[in-house]
Amino acid sequence: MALLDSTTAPPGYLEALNPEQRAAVEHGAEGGAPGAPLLVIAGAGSGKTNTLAHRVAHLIVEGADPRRILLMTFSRRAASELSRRVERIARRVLGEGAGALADALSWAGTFHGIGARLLREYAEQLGLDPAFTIHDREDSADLMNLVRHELGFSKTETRFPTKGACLAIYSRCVNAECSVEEAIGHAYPWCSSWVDELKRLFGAYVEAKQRQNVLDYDDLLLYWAGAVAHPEIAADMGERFDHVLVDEYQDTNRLQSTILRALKPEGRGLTVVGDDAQSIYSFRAATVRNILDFPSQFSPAAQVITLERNYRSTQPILAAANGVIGLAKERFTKNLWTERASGVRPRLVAVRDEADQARYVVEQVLEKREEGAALKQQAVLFRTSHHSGPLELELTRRNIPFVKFGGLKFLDAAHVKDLLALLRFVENPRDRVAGFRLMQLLPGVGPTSAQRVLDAVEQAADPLAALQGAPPPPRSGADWPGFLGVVADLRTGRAGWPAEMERARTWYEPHLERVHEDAAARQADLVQLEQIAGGYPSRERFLTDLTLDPPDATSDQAGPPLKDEDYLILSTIHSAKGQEWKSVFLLNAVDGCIPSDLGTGSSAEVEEERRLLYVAMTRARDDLHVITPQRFFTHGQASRGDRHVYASRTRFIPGDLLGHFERIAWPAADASPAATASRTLPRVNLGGQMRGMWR
Ligand SMILES: Nc1ncnc2c1ncn2[C@@H]1O[C@H](COP(=O)(O)OP(=O)(O)OP(=O)(O)O)[C@@H](O)[C@H]1O
Repeated sequence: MALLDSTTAPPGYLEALNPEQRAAVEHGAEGGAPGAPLLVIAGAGSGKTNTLAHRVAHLIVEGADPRRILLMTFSRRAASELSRRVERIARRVLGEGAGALADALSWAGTFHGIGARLLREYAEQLGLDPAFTIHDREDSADLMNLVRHELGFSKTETRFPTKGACLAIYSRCVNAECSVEEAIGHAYPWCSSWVDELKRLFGAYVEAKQRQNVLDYDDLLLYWAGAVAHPEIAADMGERFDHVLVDEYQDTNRLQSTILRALKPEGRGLTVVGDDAQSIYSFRAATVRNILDFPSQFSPAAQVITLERNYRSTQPILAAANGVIGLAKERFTKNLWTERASGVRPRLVAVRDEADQARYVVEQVLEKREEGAALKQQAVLFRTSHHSGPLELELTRRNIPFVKFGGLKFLDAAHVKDLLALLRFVENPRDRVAGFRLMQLLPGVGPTSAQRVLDAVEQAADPLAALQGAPPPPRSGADWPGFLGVVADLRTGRAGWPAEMERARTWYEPHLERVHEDAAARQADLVQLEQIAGGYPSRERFLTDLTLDPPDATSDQAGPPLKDEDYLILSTIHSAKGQEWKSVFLLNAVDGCIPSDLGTGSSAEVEEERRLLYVAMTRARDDLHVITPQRFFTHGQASRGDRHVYASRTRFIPGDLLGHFERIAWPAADASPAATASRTLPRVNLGGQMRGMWR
């Protein structure tokens, strides 16, 4: 029964929506029962998140049971943001009781996170041990390497593909549902002479994972798809949910679409939302075909609602972004429009080099702060993490706080991985990569003795008893009983979660101090990890969520900024997805950076790079600066020394589009005597001169 009587109370909370948004919210929602399938094509800044939140809230208001709503987003952050918005909207209609309803929205998370939860719930039917642990990419590469070594492939005369390449090929086969030959042909042609060996390697890798009771990132989808390939299990899982809503559908892969179809074969209660113009994850085998083919998968076909009104950017910014995406080879969404008039065109700024680029950004950012825009409302975006290096230096020198998203992750730090390895090993003592890492922390324990212990553990029916009973490695001394002690303590769960984190940390700290010179700084990270752990109900949930979607902010040496402190945002374009800022600065808008010289192999790759530029430009609300440094330093051969290469403006902004921009050179020629001077002075190779002294 509907919680709100729609005949007496007009849904005022929907009034702020435009007609298309409202149609998407109300589609088949009557009485909260599942309706016909729906595809929402939502252009950049068209209120996708807003619309999705309203749809979920509306379903709940109409009477849908929030515990039976499955909501899958691209990141955990997006899922919790969406849940918060749903609660806010529902509260306006239902009052205080809405909090409990939105809390009951317990099936909101990433595709992989939800997969892990369901696999644990169905573990028994699927022949899985529910205590499985999850390997992140680095762990997977380590295990792949171990197996590669065991099979003797690392000793071959002609070079066998590296562990990274092996894992990438394996992952492509799994996610794109293709054969080894197809995966190689597509992206790794130099590996084509190794097909048979790769197949053997992948077989052995799968066996090793099973023996050790670990699943890797791809397995979560693969096992999930495998489970729902059985109609009874698919029906049982599908029936748990009345509504299944998927955000960022353009970035899902074939396995994900297979899973969805198995859960909801007729599409009832299924809503997917996305924008083909923002598809930027093909390197994870995401395919834009999922979104394009969605309507015709059902009979009758899914309804398609398109959101084309942009609420974010000013008209001139949108005109430039439309211009860029307008040159795409294939495109399905129409041009976006906005009512936000402005006389200010986006800037195309020519600077001499990356150092000037950094100075330009700092000057502008400070100027805007003077005018009242907080640092947090301004973002600097770049294609690849290392592009921000010179800017980070300049910001540090000028004492401007910043937080960087994308690139090195907090969890990649060795000491954080060490502590997590302990928790993972306690959770699943057969997890060899975790055990191997951990035992070698102990002085006197090397790979051979660690392997001997791990062999005994892996083969035993009771792995913990086997660990406790194994002969201690010869030179491990008192550290061995200390290690067994912490494993046993944590395993009993006596301290409880998250208090056991402290026990783990106190065990680890002496090792940290021995191994790392900068132990104090690293200790602070461990304390932070403990705080993060406090937000999770159990060790298992903490490990799963962190592995699948690690926090990705790293900040300058000052440590993570306090919440109320102001700081500038630095972000890769990939990590900027779904966000918006008042001012946006895009670094290195030159060929070789965007498109990245790694992304110009095929026409599909170039098209994806074009969409990346589009995503970057459409993050800006009022003010966009596209910066093109004219030359870059490269580290050349010893004999010739370092030199410059000259760069040209990105091919995605050809001459025809220049009219959309205000073009400026910075600093203005006459204002920079240094710049002028460097053009007239001869070039000197001081480096070569110095090296010459010793020849
Ligand atoms: N009906 C509306 N009326 C006024 N403003 C709106 C409306 N819908 C959305 N907005 C505003 O538009 C902006 C963009 O919304 P949102 O972040 O949901 O966009 P999005 O479609 O998810 O964007 P993208 O796909 O580019 O990440 C936000 O500032 C939001 O408040």
